[in-house]
Amino acid sequence: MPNYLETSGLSVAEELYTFVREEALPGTGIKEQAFWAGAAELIREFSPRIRELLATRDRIQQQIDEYHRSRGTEALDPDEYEKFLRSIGYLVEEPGDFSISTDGVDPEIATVSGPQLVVPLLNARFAANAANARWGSLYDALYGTDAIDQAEGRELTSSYNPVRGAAVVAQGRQFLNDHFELANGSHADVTGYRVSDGSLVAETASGTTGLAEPDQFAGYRGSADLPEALLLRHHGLHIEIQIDRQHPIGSGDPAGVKDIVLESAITTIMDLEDSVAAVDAPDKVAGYRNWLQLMQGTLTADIEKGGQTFTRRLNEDRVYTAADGSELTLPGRSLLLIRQVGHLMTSDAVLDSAGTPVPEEILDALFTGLGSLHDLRGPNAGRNSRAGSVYVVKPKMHGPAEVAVACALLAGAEGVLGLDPRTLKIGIMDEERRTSANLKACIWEARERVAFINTGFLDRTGDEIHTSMLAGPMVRKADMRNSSWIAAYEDANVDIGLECGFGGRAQIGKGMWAAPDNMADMLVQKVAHPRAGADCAWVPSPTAATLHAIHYHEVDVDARQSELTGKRRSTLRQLLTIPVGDPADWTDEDRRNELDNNIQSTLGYIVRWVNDGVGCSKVPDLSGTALMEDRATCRISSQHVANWLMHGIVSRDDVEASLQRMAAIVDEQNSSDPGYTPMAPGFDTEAFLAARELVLEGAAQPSGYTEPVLHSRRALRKQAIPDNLTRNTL
Ligand SMILES: CC(=O)SCCNC(=O)CCNC(=O)[C@H](O)C(C)(C)COP(=O)(O)OP(=O)(O)OC[C@H]1O[C@@H](n2cnc3c(N)ncnc32)[C@H](O)[C@@H]1OP(=O)(O)O
Ligand SMILES: O=CC(=O)O
Ligand SMILES: [Mg+2]
Repeated sequence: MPNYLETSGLSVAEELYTFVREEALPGTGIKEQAFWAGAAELIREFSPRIRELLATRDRIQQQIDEYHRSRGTEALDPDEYEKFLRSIGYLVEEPGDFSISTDGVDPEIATVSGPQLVVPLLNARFAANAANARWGSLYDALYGTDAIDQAEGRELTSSYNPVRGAAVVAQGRQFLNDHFELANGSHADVTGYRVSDGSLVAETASGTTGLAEPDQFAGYRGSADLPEALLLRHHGLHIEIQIDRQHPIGSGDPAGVKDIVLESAITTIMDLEDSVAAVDAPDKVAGYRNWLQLMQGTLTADIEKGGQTFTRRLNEDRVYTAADGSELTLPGRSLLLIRQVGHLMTSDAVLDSAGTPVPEEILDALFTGLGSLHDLRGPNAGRNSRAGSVYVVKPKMHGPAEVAVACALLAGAEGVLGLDPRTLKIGIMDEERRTSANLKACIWEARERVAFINTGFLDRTGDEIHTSMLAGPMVRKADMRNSSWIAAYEDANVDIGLECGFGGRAQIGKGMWAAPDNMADMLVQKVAHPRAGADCAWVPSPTAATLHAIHYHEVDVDARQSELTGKRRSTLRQLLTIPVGDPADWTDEDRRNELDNNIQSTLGYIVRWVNDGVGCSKVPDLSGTALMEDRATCRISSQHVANWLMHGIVSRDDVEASLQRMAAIVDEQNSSDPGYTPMAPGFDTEAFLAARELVLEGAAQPSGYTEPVLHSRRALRKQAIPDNLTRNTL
């Protein structure tokens, strides 16, 4: 139990109380007592409202379960099913046409299309790196990943491989030719770049030339005759051609080009939700502190790498001479959003007057809001949001009533923090089925402050399984992406967003690339996101952000959105089509493979979550492909096992046997980690028991969420280890 201090009828964990008093409040102009009195009022008002929402979730789920139970194996009549969903309030009336009126939105959200990075906020090293990922080296991203294959001498070797380097340079020149074409000839033939009369001049063997579209030239650094960097712009995104004839790469390049740097992570979500393990007051304070320091611009991380130590700091803005000779400053950092927790969880970091842990989302709204004040006011204001807004990403909401309460809570937090109404913007994660099915009504509830909608297809898949748990056995996990509901969902999200006036005002986003090492595949596949009309799509790393940025040069998202506006490409009927499979299609081997795959990823993720407090991990699957696993992917895997178990596709014995087999494999995968606690042969660690509980009791988890089990097992593990070590924060 934390040590609590009493204030305004609340019991506040000492770490949190001290953090607020000594770090967060100073400089905001808010008096401590007024702050805690406001917090107490907000908790009094919103705790019952949130509990009511959760009770409605339970009631609706029970009615859906009963509906499927009573039908047995009878085929579902879509009309009757839809009528039933309306009768229980799962579906609500769609509002008439309207446009959102959100204002004070930064261009990175309103008008610029580009990659959106996500990062676990408890990890300061990663968080600082993510904030700095606004600009990324194309040469590094190509050289260091499978974006360039390893054939024909191009292997990634321990020392620099010039053959691989040449392939990188060739691809870089191709990128320039594709998107920054010269009036004559190729960038590959350029022997020198300079600036003359506010225009880019390229020297080639056959004479001088310039850009085919001269307006793409935006500025330069250094002198006009010998620029250090040329700044170009296309589709609202900047790139730098960096020139240094003394540099190891630049010295061998005819034009002295040492790198091409791309504006990459235009926005970044600092995540307090599914990629972190934050189970108590110290964990929560670690996240709030990192957010505060990001807003103050002071976050640092001491790093040891390759035998060297250095301190990572947040980048400064980038200053250029514009084409017209004036000074031009561009942001050096990604625009940061903050993902808070959803309505489900409570936190004992604060107890209400009855001694009950309070809804964690109230704490997130208050304490990240407090951190944001340092960006909104004072001498350093505007280092994050130049428009004076805070971007809250709100996950896991089920339908419009839940969105309405989330918006009311933000309005309440604005009151406590003395902010202008609607300073706190909301991003609605469209990742629960009841939200997808009522998306327009959800947006209506948030119409004055909504800054994004986004398809979180991973949670959405988990909810697809859980909501219809009793309808029958679901198709295999890999087949989910070919189901009709998911295509309908992805299309409807874009179409409804455009219909509600998101174009030029708010983001329409798409989901995560969950294979962090498979950049070649990503380069081929993820262009589908801007082609689908998305302003942004999630990437797991800065490198992925740089490579995904290429897609926004390839696709003109504004033009694509214009083509799509005014259409609905899918129907509610398609969205509500339940992805049940036919057991006759699955051999014994299919069943075993599916089970092993889901259990292995569940165990591989949970073992680091529970033992080490690592909320997002790269876990190799059974074929050795490294996959990003977080709570949403774990929700899918555990719910899938629970569903097949419920419908007898696999037996309880099969599940128990798979748990033990896969635990040994996961132990082996982690064997090089000296701090690792194996699960086999005892099968009694908190981590193993958490995974076992999640799959065997999966049907009973609220909405199939993994949080309750993970939190309680992690808390037990923390009690059992003396130093409460959390490797995620190292
Ligand atoms: C369904 C959902 O909700 S998706 C949203 C939640 N998911 C996420 O947020 C994914 C975020 N990504 C990550 O956490 C990580 O990239 C992982 C866990 C997938 C892989 O992590 P690792 O195995 O440590 O990555 P890897 O060893 O390849 O790279 C580590 C380096 O990349 C950097 N890096 C990796 N991911 C990120 C990131 N998201 N932001 C910033 N830097 C990052 C690290 O800072 C580190 O560089 P450094 O040594 O200079 O500090
Ligand atoms: O949060 C994202 C998701 O896919 O879930
Ligand atoms: Mg999610």
